[in-house]
Amino acid sequence: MSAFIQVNNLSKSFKKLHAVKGISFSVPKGICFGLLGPNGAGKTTTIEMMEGIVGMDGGEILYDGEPLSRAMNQRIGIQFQHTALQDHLTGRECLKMFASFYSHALAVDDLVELCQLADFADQDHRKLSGGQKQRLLLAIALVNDPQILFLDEPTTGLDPHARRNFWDLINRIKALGKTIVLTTHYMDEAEYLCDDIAIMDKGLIIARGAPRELLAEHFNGVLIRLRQQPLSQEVLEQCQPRLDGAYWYINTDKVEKTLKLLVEQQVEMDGLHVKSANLDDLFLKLTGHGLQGNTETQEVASAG
Ligand SMILES: Nc1ncnc2c1ncn2[C@@H]1O[C@H](COP(=O)(O)OP(=O)(O)OP(=O)(O)O)[C@@H](O)[C@H]1O
Repeated sequence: MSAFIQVNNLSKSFKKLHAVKGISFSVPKGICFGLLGPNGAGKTTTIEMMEGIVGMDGGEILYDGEPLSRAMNQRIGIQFQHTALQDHLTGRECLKMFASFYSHALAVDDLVELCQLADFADQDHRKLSGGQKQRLLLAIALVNDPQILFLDEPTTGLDPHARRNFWDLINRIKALGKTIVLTTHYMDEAEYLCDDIAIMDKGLIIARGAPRELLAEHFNGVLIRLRQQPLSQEVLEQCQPRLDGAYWYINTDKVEKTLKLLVEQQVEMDGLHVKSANLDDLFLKLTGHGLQGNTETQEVASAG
């Protein structure tokens, strides 16, 4: 697939802080592309440079082969992490106000239908729940019927039900043929929504590709999780476990053999958990620290 958005060698510093360190990636038309990473990885700075809101120090961003033009700007929709709406307006009035900024805007009723706002569109927006507010902000981002939709951590702080609901909406919007670029630090969100991801850490892209392909590339079989405990030399050598906080993780494609060894070596099985690897595990493997926190992590060198 040819690149619709092409980012080449993009970099940005804030005084001495090198927030984005010369990253490159491309986004084909019509996919959902995710920038995944922990707090401070450089996701928002990257997406804001793509939106033309923050100036870049170096590199280039091309849309259909051209730098961001005024015309292309009109074809972009943005849902920011935080958007201040005018007090006292209802959701419907907010949509009308934003629609008035564009020469071409979708009908408010269509937006209400698309983003499932009917139950609360006539309420003061300040009275909306977190999930309802995010849906309203999504509708606002879609007001100009954009070709590209940028979503910056759209489900942060939402409860699981509201997140699920929002994901369904994103899939609905993707089905309309729009290209979506989203940032998230939820790996399940990226796995569920994104066709292609770039995992960022400390201003760099540390992995690129389709979530499933990335996982297949980095993990064989399953992950066995054990409570932290002293492990025998034999287990350390044969299983090469990785310690993350309170747990050991063993990646293996020979589950039975590994479990047999653990039993033989009298490993404490309380809290044992066998699961498929996910993007959180991949991030941990690549960086030695988790996506959600700064848990102390050590790579266990194979003794020998
Ligand atoms: N305007 C700014 N001035 C100074 N430093 C900034 C500014 N914007 C971002 N930073 C810093 O740049 C780094 C990257 O921030 P950025 O917001 O891009 O990360 P992020 O991956 O989006 O994190 P989060 O998930 O917390 O939004 C952080 O260390 C942040 O403190």
